[in-house]
Amino acid sequence: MTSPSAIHVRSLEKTYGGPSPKRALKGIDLDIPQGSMFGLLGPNGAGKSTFINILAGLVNKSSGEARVWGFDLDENPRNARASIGVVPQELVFDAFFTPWEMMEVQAGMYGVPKSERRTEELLKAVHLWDKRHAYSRTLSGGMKRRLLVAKAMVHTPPVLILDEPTAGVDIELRQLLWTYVRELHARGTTIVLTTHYLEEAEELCDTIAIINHGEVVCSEPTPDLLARIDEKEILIDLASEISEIPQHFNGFRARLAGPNRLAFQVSRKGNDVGAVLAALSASGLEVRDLSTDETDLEDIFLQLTRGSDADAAA
Ligand SMILES: Nc1ncnc2c1ncn2[C@@H]1O[C@H](COP(=O)(O)OP(=O)(O)OP(=O)(O)O)[C@@H](O)[C@H]1O
Repeated sequence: MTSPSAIHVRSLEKTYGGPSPKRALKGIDLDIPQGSMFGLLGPNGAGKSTFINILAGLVNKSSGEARVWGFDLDENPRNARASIGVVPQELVFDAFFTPWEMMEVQAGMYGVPKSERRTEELLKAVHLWDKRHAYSRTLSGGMKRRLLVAKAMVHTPPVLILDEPTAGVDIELRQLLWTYVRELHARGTTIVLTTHYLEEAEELCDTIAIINHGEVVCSEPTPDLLARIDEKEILIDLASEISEIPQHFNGFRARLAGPNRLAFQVSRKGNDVGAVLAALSASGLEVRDLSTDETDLEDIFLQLTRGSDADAAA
C-alpha cells in the first residue's frame, strides 16, 4: 500500500534496554508530507536521533508502525531503506578512503549499476570535485559534512534526512549546504532536518514538528505554528524621558523598557493595537519612533515545551 506521506508513523515506541531502561520515544504519531521541507525540533535528548535512526534501519523500534514512502519498515525493510538517505550527526569516515572511493562503495552497497552512478554530478554539486582523490582525513569538517550529503544521495532517495547538519559549522558553509539542499528540494526531494537552530527551521522549513521527552508536542505548517502565539510587543520611543508609566495607560500591559521607552504587550486579535495608539495620542506624549517585536519560534518552543519540562522535573 502506498501512503501520501513521505514518512508515516503511528504509536512509535523505543525503549533502550540496559540496567536503567530509557523510554526514548513514547508512542509517536507523525506524518511528513511528500515534497515538504520538514523541521524536527527538540532539545538535547528529546528523541530526534532515535526517530531518525529507526527510519534509517540503524535502531530497532520497540513497537508501533513506521512507513517510509509507503513501505512498511517490518514488511518491506529493503524498499523502506532504499527510499531514504540519511546524513548522520557524527562525521565518521574511513580516513584512507577518498571522496570518489566512498561514493562508489556506497553506490555499490545500494546496488546502483555503474551506468547509473552519479558520483561526478554529486561531488560537483557539493563543491568537492577537485578533492575527489584526497584522503578523507585531509578534508575540513565542512567538506566532510558536504561529502556526507552527497553520499546520502547516491541511490537518489526520495527522502533525505539531515541530522543536525549545521552543528559546529560556520556560516559560509551553512549557506553552501542550504543552497544545495534547497536545490534538491526544488527538484522534488522531501527534506527532513533536525536542528537546534530555531531560526534556521523557521527560515527553511514549511512544516515543523516539535519533539520533547519522546513525545511530539506539535506538528503543523510553520505559519500556523507562528500564528498560535498571537502576542507581540509594541515599543514606543519617546522624545523625552519619563520616570513612571503615565496613568493614561492604566489597564494596559505596559512597562518602562528604558528612560525613553514604553513597551506594550498586545494581542494581534481584537483592538489592542488601536487602543494603545489612542491612549498614546490622548497622553500628549511626543513619540519619536515606534517598532514591534514579533513572536519567533523560540518563544513558541519555550511555551509549548515548558509544561512537559515541568512534568519531567516533577
Ligand atoms: N543507545 C542508547 N542506549 C541507551 N539510551 C539511549 C541510547 N541512545 C539514546 N539514548 C537516550 O534516549 C534519549 C533520546 O536520545 P536521542 O539521541 O534520540 O535524542 P536527540 O533528540 O537526538 O538528542 P540530541 O539533540 O542530543 O542528539 C536520551 O535520553 C538518550 O540518552
